[in-house]
Amino acid sequence: MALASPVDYAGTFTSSQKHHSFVMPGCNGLRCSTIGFGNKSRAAGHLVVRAMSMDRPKLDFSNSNWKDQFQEDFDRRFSLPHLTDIIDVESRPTTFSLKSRAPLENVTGSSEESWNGYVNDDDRALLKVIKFASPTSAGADCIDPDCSWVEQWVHRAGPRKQIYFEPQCVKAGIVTCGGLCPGLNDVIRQIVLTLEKYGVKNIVGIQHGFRGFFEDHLAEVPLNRHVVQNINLAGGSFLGVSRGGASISDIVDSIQARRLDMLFVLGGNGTHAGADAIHDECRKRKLKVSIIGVPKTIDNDILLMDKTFGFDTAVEAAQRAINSAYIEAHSAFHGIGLVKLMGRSSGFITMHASLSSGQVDICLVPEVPFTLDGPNGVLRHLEHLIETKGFALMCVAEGAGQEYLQRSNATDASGNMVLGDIGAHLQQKIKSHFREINVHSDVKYIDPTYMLRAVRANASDAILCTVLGQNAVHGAFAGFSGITTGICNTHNVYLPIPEVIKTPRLVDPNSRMWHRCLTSTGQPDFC
Ligand SMILES: Nc1ncnc2c1ncn2[C@@H]1O[C@H](COP(=O)(O)OP(=O)(O)O)[C@@H](O)[C@H]1O
Ligand SMILES: O=P(O)(O)OC[C@H]1O[C@](O)(COP(=O)(O)O)[C@@H](O)[C@@H]1O
Ligand SMILES: [Mg+2]
Repeated sequence: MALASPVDYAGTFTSSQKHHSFVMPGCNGLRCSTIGFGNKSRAAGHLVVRAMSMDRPKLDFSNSNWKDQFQEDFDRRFSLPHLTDIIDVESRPTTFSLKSRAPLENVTGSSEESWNGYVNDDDRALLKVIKFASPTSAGADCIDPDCSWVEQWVHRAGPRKQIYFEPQCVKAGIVTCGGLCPGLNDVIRQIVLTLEKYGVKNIVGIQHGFRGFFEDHLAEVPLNRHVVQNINLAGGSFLGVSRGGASISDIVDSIQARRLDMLFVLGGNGTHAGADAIHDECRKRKLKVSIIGVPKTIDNDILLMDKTFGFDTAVEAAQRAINSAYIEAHSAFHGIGLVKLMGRSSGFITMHASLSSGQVDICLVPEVPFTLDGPNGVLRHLEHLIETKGFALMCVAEGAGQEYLQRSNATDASGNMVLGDIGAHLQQKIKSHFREINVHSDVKYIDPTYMLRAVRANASDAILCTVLGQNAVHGAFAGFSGITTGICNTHNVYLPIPEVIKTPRLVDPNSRMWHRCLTSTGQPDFC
């Protein structure tokens, strides 16, 4: 079977690499988002998947070599850009040592040689760890119709024995972009501490995201161990954040003028697109500058990673709002608690916060379509909950149900779509519905928005930030650029930026986690 053009495979067949939408006939023709490998369509009870990869070679699964072809392409895509790809640069023994009495510059002795504190350049971690027996297994993520096992190895993060910069001569910059996220200060702090451990003396913060590169009144902030010592005790960003204002060529001019050798860019998918463009421009100009991303987003919408820092904290912060809504709804006569949580295109916060709370009856996320009216709609189910339990609790992601709202086509300074307020819309719909059917209801709407992300990182996020901040510095000294660092299957890895921002990472409606959420809420299919 040669794949000269898109080819249909029977079965449920997903890959987290591609996001697309399809029309579900049972859902009033609503556009339904999902994660998949190409175009999907649902027909007569079975799912047909159309494999149409734009950035992958067309694989002929009848050819016994298809795995080699796949792996060759995978290795190419996941190889890490290195400074030596474009310029001649010599490495030197690292100055990073955890052995305080033996600076490695002078080390040739056998005991140091055998110390296993460094990561070998050839160390790899597995990106996928489940062998699915069938494309119909829950959450199956298969390459071929037989779900063959194909090893997908990515580069392990951590300090290398050889480094590509003279630490005493390095000037390193740190910038935080996009919206706030718990843990930004923890990452800034760890980057500074680790740079100092290598021997870097010149570390600066760029204020208010990419704007700090070209707005004259935003001066560089000198950073050192003393300046950052306590910044992790508060939320926000010590350096300030901003959206918009990215002219790549101006930024690279500014990097050159400031004589930066390393730039650590903390941000989400938009920021990473910017960081990758900066890396490309530096390569074009043959600059010896290492651009390293650290993924920041409470939405958890970066591909391939177990989670991004700040996400856990946001889920935890959401519990106060959900619990208050629960108390209000439970105490009122026919109370309906409604909580709207952040999540522009991904419903992870809403799904996890609902699961964590255990009290939520209805969880609505952008990835799973729902109808409001009709016998299978959300409103009918609310009636049922009021009849049977006497109250109900709903949790909705801000990006859910946008098709019910007037589109403004407005965008924020970064080009992100400005969303309609699904929470306010649901509140009105629920009120008028119960009025129409002559049943009393008492709707309490809570929108905790910025309270989720202005808090300081919780303990588990603080550890994640520590690991990511340190690995970002190790990646720069190892000579990589255009990479980001994350946690995959509990292992810490480096990934080329383009691979993690191809699309936003989405809740997979076929995943076990979404199924668990449905089990916990007991909600029906609202289509
Ligand atoms: N495709 C892109 N190319 C270059 N820069 C971008 C791109 N998208 C966003 N940016 C810049 O990245 C910064 C942060 O983007 P934004 O979408 O607001 O937040 P996040 O990084 O959290 O997704 C902004 O300064 C924005 O101008
Ligand atoms: O009001 P702001 O600052 O634009 O932020 C709102 C957005 O920030 C987020 O929490 C995270 O977005 P980013 O990852 O792009 O910062 C979204 O869920 C939300 O839509
Ligand atoms: Mg974003």
